[in-house]
Amino acid sequence: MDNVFIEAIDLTKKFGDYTAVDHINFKIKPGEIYGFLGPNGAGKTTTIRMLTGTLTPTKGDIFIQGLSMEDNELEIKRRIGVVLDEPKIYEGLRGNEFLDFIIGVYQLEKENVLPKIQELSLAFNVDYLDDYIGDYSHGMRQKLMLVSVLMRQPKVMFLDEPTVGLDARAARILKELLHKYAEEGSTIFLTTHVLEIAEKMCNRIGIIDKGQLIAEGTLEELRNLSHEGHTSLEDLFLELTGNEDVSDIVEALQNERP
Ligand SMILES: Nc1ncnc2c1ncn2[C@@H]1O[C@H](COP(=O)(O)OP(=O)(O)OP(=O)(O)O)[C@@H](O)[C@H]1O
Repeated sequence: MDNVFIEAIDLTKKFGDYTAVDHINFKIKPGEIYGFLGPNGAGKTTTIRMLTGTLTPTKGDIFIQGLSMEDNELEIKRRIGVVLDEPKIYEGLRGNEFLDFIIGVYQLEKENVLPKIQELSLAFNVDYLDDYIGDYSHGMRQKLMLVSVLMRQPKVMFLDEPTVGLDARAARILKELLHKYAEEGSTIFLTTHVLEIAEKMCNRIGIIDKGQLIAEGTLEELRNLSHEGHTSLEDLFLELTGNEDVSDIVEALQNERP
C-alpha cells in the first residue's frame, strides 16, 4: 500500500436514482501526474470531490497515502492540496491576508513559507496581493489558489481543470512546476477536458465516460487500445467515448449557416 498515494476502490456516487460515478477503481503512485479525462457531465468533479473529502461516496473506499478517508478525513485534508475549478475564496480579504489565513490554518513556519510565496508570485505574475480578492478576475483567483496550495508543497495534489482561466504563460509555468514536484515524489491528480493538457502534462491518463472508467494507461498504452489506429489523443478520446461522428455534426452546423 505504501507505494500508492491515491486509491479508489469501487467508488460510486448516486444522486437519487442517477449514478454519477459508477464503481471506479484506480491506484496512483508517487511521482505520477494522473489526468482524469472525460466529456461534460462524465463524473470528474464528483470523483474529485469524493477524493478530497467534500462529498461522501454512496459506496466504495478511498485511501490517500494508505489512510482510509472514512477514518482519517481530517488528517487527509491536512495533507492534501486542492485547487477547484471555481475557487471560492473570501472576497473581503486581500490576497496576502488570505495567504496569512492559510499559513495559520496549516500552522506553517512563516520563515519557510514566505520565500516560497515570493518565488511562486513571481513565477505566476501575482503582483496584486495587496488588492481585495473580490476585485480579482477568475484567472487571478486561480493563480492565488495555486500559490496557496503550492507554497505548502503537499505530497498529494488535486487540481480540477487547473488551466482554465490561466494565460498561456501561467499554464506553461504550472506544467513545469507540476513536473518538478512529480520528480520530487509528489502525486498530482488533475481533471481536464482539454486533451492537449492531458497529453502534455500527464504521464498516465484515465478516461471517464457516463460515470465509468472506460480506459486507463500511458498515452502509448491508450493508443494501442484504438481499433481505428488513432494516434492523437483527441481522435482516440472521441473513439472511446463514442463521439467519433463529430465531423458530421460540424458539417451539419456549417450547412445551417445563413
Ligand atoms: N449535487 C448533484 N445533484 C444531482 N446531480 C448531480 C450533482 N452533482 C453532479 N450531478 C450530476 O452528476 C453528473 C456528473 O457531474 P460532474 O460535475 O461530476 O461532471 P464533470 O465530468 O465534472 O463535468 P464537466 O466537465 O461538465 O465539469 C452530471 O450529470 C451532473 O448533472
